[in-house]
Formats: sequence, structure tokens, C-alpha cells
Amino acid sequence: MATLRLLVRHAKQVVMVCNKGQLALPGAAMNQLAVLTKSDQSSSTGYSIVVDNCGTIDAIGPDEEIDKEFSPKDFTNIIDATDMCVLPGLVDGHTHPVWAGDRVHEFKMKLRGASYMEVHASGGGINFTVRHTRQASEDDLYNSFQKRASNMMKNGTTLFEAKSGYGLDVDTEIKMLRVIKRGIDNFPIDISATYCGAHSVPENLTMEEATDDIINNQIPAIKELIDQGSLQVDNIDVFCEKGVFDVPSTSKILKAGKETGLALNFHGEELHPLQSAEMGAKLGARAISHLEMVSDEGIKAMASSGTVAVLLPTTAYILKLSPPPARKMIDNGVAVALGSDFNPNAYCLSMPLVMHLACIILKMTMEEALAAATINAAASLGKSKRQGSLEIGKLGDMLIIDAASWEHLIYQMGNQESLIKYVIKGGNIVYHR
Ligand SMILES: N=CN[C@@H](CCC(=O)O)C(=O)O
Ligand SMILES: [Zn+2]
Repeated sequence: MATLRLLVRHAKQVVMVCNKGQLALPGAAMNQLAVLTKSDQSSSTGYSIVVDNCGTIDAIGPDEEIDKEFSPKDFTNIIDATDMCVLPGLVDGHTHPVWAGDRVHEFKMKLRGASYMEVHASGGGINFTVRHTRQASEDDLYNSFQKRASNMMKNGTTLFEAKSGYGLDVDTEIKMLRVIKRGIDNFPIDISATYCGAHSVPENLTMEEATDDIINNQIPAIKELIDQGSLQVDNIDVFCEKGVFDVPSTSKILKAGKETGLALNFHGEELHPLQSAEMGAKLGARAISHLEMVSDEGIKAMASSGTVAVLLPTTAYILKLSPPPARKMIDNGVAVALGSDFNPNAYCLSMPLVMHLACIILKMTMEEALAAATINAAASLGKSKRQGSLEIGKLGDMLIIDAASWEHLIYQMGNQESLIKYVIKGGNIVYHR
């Protein structure tokens, strides 16, 4: 009877990312990754990883040491990773994966020069998707959500953040959160759920009325369903932007979410500098996304509060924005994470492509990009005690890639999923090609 779930052996490289139980890698630490590499001169056959029947990593080390302690007959599954590299499962810190109504027509408008806010102000953008999402059935939303999540998994994601926010009324927001809950209950990979009822001001309300509806109707209704166990919600989000929710309204909504037990994780400083990073840091936000326009003071405030910066290179790419100052953030000691920002404006489900874009557009090193897409993204979701690195005591969430070194996952521009041989969640093989 096998007492252990998985043995991966003979790996050429094991990228642990960190090996001292760090909960995040801020600033310069993002460049110091823990990597085990078999040297060509060594007589060793490579590195092994042992995952127990609870899905936890029990041992990592040279094959010869692991072979002394464990026997192949102890394992349900054994993977021969000769000439392959093992990395932690990727973590996507920011996605909008539940919606109906794609916006391919807006891509055309933007190519002709329309800005994101011009499209938004003319009734397109988020509000276009809201109209379609309100009409869609929960089953239809779930089916498309499932396809998107499975695409993320094939691209190496083992944990992702998923937002509501295309409902903007209590019934549709709850419908979206129910779709996410079905995903949490049924998908093999993990999901951190975010309530984002303040993603846009609904067409029939003012910002003040929308703020009031969120605080006095939506949050209490969602709290009741969380308490009954029919919803699971981890974070609260607001799109804090000129013409959407201003800083005082954002702060009120975030405080109401915090009182309900939700972690603060919001959109800030994307198109206009509003000092929302300073406000978020003061409120103890766990993460702020976008930050294209963050000020030096905002960066310092986030470094001191330990607020993770979730950067989204797909947005800067597709909207031709000046990118967020990633270098300045890292130089000032901020923990930078990455997200795909998958949404009908930025249709990207691949974290390897996001890491590639982070290197080119945000001028990050490959080490920084990997730290940002693993341990720091896990920290942005409060999950880094168990996820985001390959260490004893953490979950056996990993990728095995068929490449000469881990950097190939970032270096290749597109089609990186062809390198991914196995995606493993808690020691279970959830995808194999
Ligand atoms: N900026 C706000 N929200 C999304 C876009 C959502 C949409 O356009 O549908 C973002 O993070 O990029
Ligand atoms: Zn977003």
C-alpha cells in the first residue's frame, strides 16, 4: 500500500524560489532565487521531490539522498524528470474570469485610437460586459469560466484570484460569486475569490448612490451567504479611478469590506494619480493592482505597509499606457507580484506570457518575474504560507517543463505551454501532455 502520493526524480533543476519560509520576497530579494541545479560534472542523477498523501512536500534533495530514505514502492505515482526542470505552480494575482459578451469590436476601436476611458464613457467597456453578464444564465457563465480556468491550468497556473464585478447589482454580483464558488468546489486548482461590486458605477446610479448600495445592500447580502456557507469570498476590490470611484468612496467601501472580514485588494493609480496607494497602505491593504501612475510617496507607503504591488503588463501593452514603475518599486523594497488581468479588454490567460511581458515592458529580470508570479502573487492573496515556493511543508503545486533551464518558460514568446509537460496540484497530476 503506497503511503506517499508522488515522487519526482532525476530533475535537472528544481527552482524552489525561496527556501527559508519567507512569506514574500520584497525588493532586491526578488533577484535571489533558491535554485538547485545538477552540474554537468556531478555524478548525481539529479534532484527529487517527495509529496505525501496530504499533498504536502515531505522532502527535496539529490536523488541519492532521497533514495536512501524512500523506496519507489512507497509511491502512488513516480515521474521521471530527466533533463527537465521543476518550478512552483504559477500564481495569477488578478483576473476577471466570469463574464459574457466579448469586446472584440472595442479592440478595433482602440486600434483606431479610442482610449479606454473614451470607450467606457460611451457606454462600452465594463458596462457593455455588465449588460451581457446580467442576461447570462449561471450555467452559461460557469461553462465559459471553466474553459478559461482550464486554459490557465494548461499554462501552468495552480492558484488564481477571480473577481466578480460585471453585475454591479446585488443579484448579478451574487450570481458571479456563485459561479466562482462552484469553481472553488470543483476545479483541481485553487481560486481566491474577490467581490468587486465597485468595478464601475451602474448606468442608472451616481457614484454616491452606488457606494451606498454596495455598503448597505450588497455587502450585507453577501456576508449572509458567506455565513451560511453558500459563498466563499476572500477579498474586496474597488476600481478607484477618475470617473469611476473616487478615493473617499473607495476608502468607505474598503472599510466596510474589512469589517466583514475581507482582505483589501483593489485597482488603484491606473490612469490618473489619485494617491489611492497612500490610502490603501494606510488601511492595511494586502494588495493594490495596476499602479501605472503611482507616486514616489505611494511607493514608499506601500513598502512600509508591506502592501503587495500586483502589476499587469498586459494592460500597459494593450492600452499603450506608460508602464508601472516596477524598477522603482523594487528598488524601494516593495514586493511586486504579477497578474494576467484576464478580462474582455485584455484577453490573456497565460502567466508565462505575462512574465515575458514583465521582462520587456516593466524591465524586470527573469528572476524577479518568476518571484512575482509565484511567492509574491501568493502573498498578494494571503496564501504564501502554503503556496508560491517549493519547500518542505508547503503544498506540492508544481510544473515540470521540458527545457534546458527554467528561464526557457519566460524566454519563449508565446506557445510556452508547449514546454509544460506536467501541472501538479498537491502532488496530483492535473494536466499532462
Ligand atoms: N481597470 C479596471 N478593470 C479591468 C478592466 C475590466 C474591463 O475592461 O472589463 C482591469 O483591471 O484592467
Ligand atoms: Zn482588473
